[in-house]
Amino acid sequence: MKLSNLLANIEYTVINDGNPEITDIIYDSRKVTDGTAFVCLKGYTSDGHKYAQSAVEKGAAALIISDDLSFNVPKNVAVIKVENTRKALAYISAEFFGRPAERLKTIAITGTKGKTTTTAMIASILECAGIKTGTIGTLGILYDGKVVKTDNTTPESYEIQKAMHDMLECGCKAMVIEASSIGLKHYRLADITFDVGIFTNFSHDHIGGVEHKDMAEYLYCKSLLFGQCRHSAGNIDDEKFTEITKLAVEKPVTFGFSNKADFVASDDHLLFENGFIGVHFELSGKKKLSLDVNIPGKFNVYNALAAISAVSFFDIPDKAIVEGLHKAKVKGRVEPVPVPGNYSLIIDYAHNALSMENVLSTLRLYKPNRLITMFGAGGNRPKVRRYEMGETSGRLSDLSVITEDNSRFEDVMDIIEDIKTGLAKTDGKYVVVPNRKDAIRYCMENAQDGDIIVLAGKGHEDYQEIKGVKYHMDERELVADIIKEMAEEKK
Ligand SMILES: CC(=O)N[C@H]1[C@@H](OP(=O)(O)OP(=O)(O)OC[C@H]2O[C@@H](n3ccc(=O)[nH]c3=O)[C@H](O)[C@@H]2O)O[C@H](CO)[C@@H](O)[C@@H]1O[C@H](C)C(=O)N[C@@H](C)C(=O)N[C@H](CCC(=O)O)C(=O)O
Ligand SMILES: Nc1ncnc2c1ncn2[C@@H]1O[C@H](COP(=O)(O)OP(=O)(O)OP(=O)(O)O)[C@@H](O)[C@H]1O
Repeated sequence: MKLSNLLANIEYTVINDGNPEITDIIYDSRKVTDGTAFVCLKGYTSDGHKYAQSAVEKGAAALIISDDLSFNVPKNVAVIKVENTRKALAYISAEFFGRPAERLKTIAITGTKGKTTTTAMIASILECAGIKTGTIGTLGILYDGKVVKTDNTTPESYEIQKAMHDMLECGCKAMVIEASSIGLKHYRLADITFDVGIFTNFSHDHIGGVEHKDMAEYLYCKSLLFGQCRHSAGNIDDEKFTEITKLAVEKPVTFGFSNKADFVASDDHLLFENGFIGVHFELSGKKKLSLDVNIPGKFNVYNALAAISAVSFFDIPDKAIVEGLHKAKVKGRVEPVPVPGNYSLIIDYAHNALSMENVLSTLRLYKPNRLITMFGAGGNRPKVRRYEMGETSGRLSDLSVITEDNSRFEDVMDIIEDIKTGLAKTDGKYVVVPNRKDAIRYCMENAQDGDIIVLAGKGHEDYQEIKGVKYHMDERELVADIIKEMAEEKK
């Protein structure tokens, strides 16, 4: 694409004239190839302007800058000066990829908690309505069965625009994205008008260091989303609702337990039946439905309300809402895995004491026959983490099954001994089964009716790291293999 076309929607000054054909847009000099446009971003640890000369040497056809350069740029390299290069990156990336957001239904979610879960719920509902959907967030870029890993919850604008372009190529009709406050602050979502913006909730987080200077800035950055959405919806029970949605271009749709909300939840209760662990509630207001949500924890009523509000702007049948929430799951986070017995098996990413405490105490509320936690701990990481995990599982589980995790360069049995040291502070029962597949099998063979078994630590990961090598290991596949093996042995 010609440089002039990329610049269609931004204000700029020409420093070096020229209108080269641009093969790609790059913001890391190490990735520059012939004919690319190099955008100099001023970062936290470095400044892209310092690498502009190296980019030219590698064949960049154009430089996008905000500061003057300290070397003589060859005449055949176009130089364009803008006020803010991060913002310019968003605008030129949108042009480069053919403005993909305009050809998708787009939903962005902001809030301190619930972004990932609500994203998954919306995608599940849209998929049940036959709308192929891609998502972007903490779990990476997910579409068409693919997972593209990203460095950020809200990736850089170039990655977002490319992802939407690739989603369209695969037949996606909708895209749901987690809009982090930092992403909004750094223009990663600039030049996108979303169909819907969603606000989940607001609490203390992301203050200090390279994040926000204070709560006011954190709140302001979240509020920016609503100035770039056609429609919006928010949690009316949250005291910051009005302030955060103040830039909304039309009156936001509201959700919550309050009778004032457009979508009202009531009669919520935990649901643990035939292996289904979730939450039930009645929906009233703009829609009347009786709903079972497949993700444990009462706060998921709010996430489900957020998802229902988001899809209310499209023509989605109630059946898809009911079905979508009934089968919604977030990969690796309290993710249920189907098993033949009358017990529940859950895969969760919890790999430190705090996340283990959160997931186990949420599951204890379901009053299982026994709560069984299988876990290990990472090698070459602080030992205190192992003691704490041992202690937490010992305190909250009826049985701990201690096994291996990413042992890296340490001996598995040494790590297990450290976990046992922490566990010994409690009177929790435990067994040691060093091989992870054997440990899963132990849990499944010994499961009793009404048990909840948590396979903690790996979550969405599909590998195990031992002595510098990442071996393929997906717990979903291991469970499926064990089910087959157990069925064969029964014959
Ligand atoms: C603090 C922060 O936000 N940093 C983000 C920022 O990196 P940076 O500006 O610090 O990069 P830098 O290292 O200073 O480099 C500046 C520029 O020089 C370039 N460079 C550098 C070296 C070189 O040899 N050549 C070269 O061209 C770099 O490619 C870059 O363009 O821009 C990068 C590209 O967009 C981001 O990946 C990176 O996020 C880092 C990984 C990060 O941890 N960010 C956190 C704070 C964050 O964004 N979090 C939010 C919220 C998460 C949540 O909700 O929990 C998120 O959305 O992820
Ligand atoms: N609506 C909610 N209200 C309060 N807590 C919630 C809510 N939704 C999820 N949580 C809690 O926050 C944790 C993270 O949820 P989720 O990943 O959906 O949020 P997130 O906004 O994407 O968070 P992060 O940015 O930390 O990844 C959950 O495990 C749960 O403990």
